[in-house]
Amino acid sequence: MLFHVRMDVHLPHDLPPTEAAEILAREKAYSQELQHSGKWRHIWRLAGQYANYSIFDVRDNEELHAILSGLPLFKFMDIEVAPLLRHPSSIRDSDA
Ligand SMILES: O=C(O)C[C@H]1C=CC(=O)O1
Repeated sequence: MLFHVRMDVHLPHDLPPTEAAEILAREKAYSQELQHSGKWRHIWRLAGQYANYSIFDVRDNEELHAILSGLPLFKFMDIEVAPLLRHPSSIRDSDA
């Protein structure tokens, strides 16, 4: 199943820089591992915002929830999820 996900990050201003750097490094590794696996299909930065639009390709809602709640930045994020399905007017043969 495909999901469109928006993540807005709100790092606390008083988070010690070393702690922030450690969380961001873990976040990057976690994200890149899921991108290599094909589950995190796309990630795009929203210009001018500490936010991204991502596309996930996962088995079901439960797997998406497990992935999102496992994000090292999860507690600092607002997340919006939209389930996707093929549009009947799409000219593409697949969603690849
Ligand atoms: O920077 C972000 O948008 C938040 C987060 C999502 C993946 C990642 O590496 O960081």
